[in-house]
Amino acid sequence: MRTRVKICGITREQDALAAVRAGADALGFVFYPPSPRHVEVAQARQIIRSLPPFVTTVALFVNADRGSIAEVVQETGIDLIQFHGHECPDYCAEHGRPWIKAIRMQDGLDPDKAMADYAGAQALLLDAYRPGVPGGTGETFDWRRIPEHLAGRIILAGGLTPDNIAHAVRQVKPYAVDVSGGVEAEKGIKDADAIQRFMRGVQLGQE
Ligand SMILES: O=C(O)c1ccccc1N[C@@H]1O[C@H](COP(=O)(O)O)[C@@H](O)[C@H]1O
Repeated sequence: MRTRVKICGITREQDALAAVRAGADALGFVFYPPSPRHVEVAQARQIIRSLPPFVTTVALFVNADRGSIAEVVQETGIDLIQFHGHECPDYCAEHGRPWIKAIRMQDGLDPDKAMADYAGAQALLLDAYRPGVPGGTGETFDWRRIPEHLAGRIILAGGLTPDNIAHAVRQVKPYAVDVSGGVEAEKGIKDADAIQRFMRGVQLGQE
């Protein structure tokens, strides 16, 4: 099966369209005010309206309250929610949208247990762990910690770049990969050339 690609941290229409032209399957919008990639609801709605069909849109939250999530769901028509904080499974399931759960690969974390705990998730997104930083660290983790039998329900994230993505796809064989900082010209601004090189790397890793 082809490895799906999500480009996260979209803040501008031209970056969204560059990602779609390059073949991205999904676009991520960060609704987390401390992040340099944070987007306002109106901005995300405008970008989402400009998209062609068959592109999955993903709203990323970190321990957001119900009202904030409901506003994004109603105002943007987002397809999927990515929970990137300490949200429990019941909370993730409350918002009327399919969801994925980000798990930060702290030492000792057991991916099998996380998968069982978040059985209602469409997939688990595995990201690097840095204390005090919820995500978008640009750091990788030891991919050998991902059990082979989970690969088909894993979205691999954390420090992926055009230079390491082929190796990552070859080694992990994840359902999908997720990149933010690795395809940026600066924080919150994507680099169309880097996106294209990233997409080529994904293909190369599958050959
Ligand atoms: O991008 C952010 O600023 C961010 C903030 C809070 C939680 C998650 C965030 N980003 C997500 O982190 C992973 C890995 O990002 P990177 O490729 O290492 O930069 C990815 O899912 C981002 O969307």
